[in-house]
Amino acid sequence: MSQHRVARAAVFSAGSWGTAIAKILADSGTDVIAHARRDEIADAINTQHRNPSYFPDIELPAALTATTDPAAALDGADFLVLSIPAQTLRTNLAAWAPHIGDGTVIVSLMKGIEQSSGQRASQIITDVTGVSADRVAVLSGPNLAREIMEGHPAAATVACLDEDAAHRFQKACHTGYFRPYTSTDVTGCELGGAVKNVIALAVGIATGMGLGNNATAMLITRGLAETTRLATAMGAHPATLAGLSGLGDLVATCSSPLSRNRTFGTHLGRGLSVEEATAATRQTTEGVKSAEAILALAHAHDVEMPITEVISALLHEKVTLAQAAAALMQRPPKPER
Ligand SMILES: NC(=O)C1=CN([C@@H]2O[C@H](COP(=O)(O)OP(=O)(O)OC[C@H]3O[C@@H](n4cnc5c(N)ncnc54)[C@H](O)[C@@H]3O)[C@@H](O)[C@H]2O)C=CC1
Ligand SMILES: O=C(CO)COP(=O)(O)O
Repeated sequence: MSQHRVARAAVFSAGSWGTAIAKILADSGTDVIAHARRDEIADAINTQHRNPSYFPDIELPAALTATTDPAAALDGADFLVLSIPAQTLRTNLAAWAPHIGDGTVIVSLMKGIEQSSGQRASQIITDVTGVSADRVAVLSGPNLAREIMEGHPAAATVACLDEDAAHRFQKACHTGYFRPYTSTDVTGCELGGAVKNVIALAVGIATGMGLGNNATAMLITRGLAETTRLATAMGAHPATLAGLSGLGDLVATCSSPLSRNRTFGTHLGRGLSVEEATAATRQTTEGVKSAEAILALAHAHDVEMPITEVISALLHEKVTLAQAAAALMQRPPKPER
């Protein structure tokens, strides 16, 4: 890519985070096109500068356009930004892959682990497309989409094995309200994002049960400990888990009623069944789909993840709320690490 040409990005798809990153990229001066699945969403973005399904109240930049044609979206793209449910990535990407250019950097925004393989999104991307790992980046951090759409400040980490590619995407999405940092720790960045969703389910459950702020702080802190144990066992740098994509995202997600994972947990904590909580949830809730796969990674790497274990059991309705709380509190006493 020439240093002087405006970068071009294709964002797949126009859900909550996809729409928000498309706005960020457009506001940063990047030439951006969103791929929507539905004609009416693409039409509304092109003609009314709105996404009626996700942010009907917020005007989008006039420079942001949309299409339902993947080939048109990917034509000449420097960046393919992927923001769809992690469990659907493999199938969708296989269909889009023939349109991806040789030099396109693929950026994952997804915070989930594939149930069937235990793979992170970046691994699925290299698997499906055959691109080298240094052409795959991850953007992750405390980035509740609605806050960003409203123009509130936020920061995130862009991780890529190729630092130059990370810098190019950093430049493409840096605005007055969005501050990206770079990293080369793709594994740490992705695991921080995926596991925090499971911890947010736990915090939501505790909130729904009315267990208080001490319980919330305990779950966040011990949740970070088990996330760090898993991530470092899988090759991540511990500092990544203390950064924006680790602690930062954990705190934002566990604190905010905007989080779908925390909200799902709150429903469970108030006594809804998993089926009822699922019916009450319209948007992607990655922790529900990823908890078991994360636990399988923990077992494979011989790492203890008691919170993830209890949440996975609760999601399979193998334990009651009271049994789940007791299982965490009555574990054998141990040193803090
Ligand atoms: N919403 C947020 O604040 C943030 C979300 N994320 C992550 O971004 C990813 C996407 O989440 P959201 O945009 O929030 O979800 P969403 O539910 O708002 O949007 C999902 C998007 O994927 C599309 N989609 C749904 N099912 C599909 C399928 N089977 N095939 C193809 N496309 C499909 C939808 O049409 C929509 O465009 C998730 O991994 C999430 O963890 C990351 C940071 C912030
Ligand atoms: O990842 C997020 C914020 O960084 C969004 O969290 P939820 O998917 O729980 O809404």
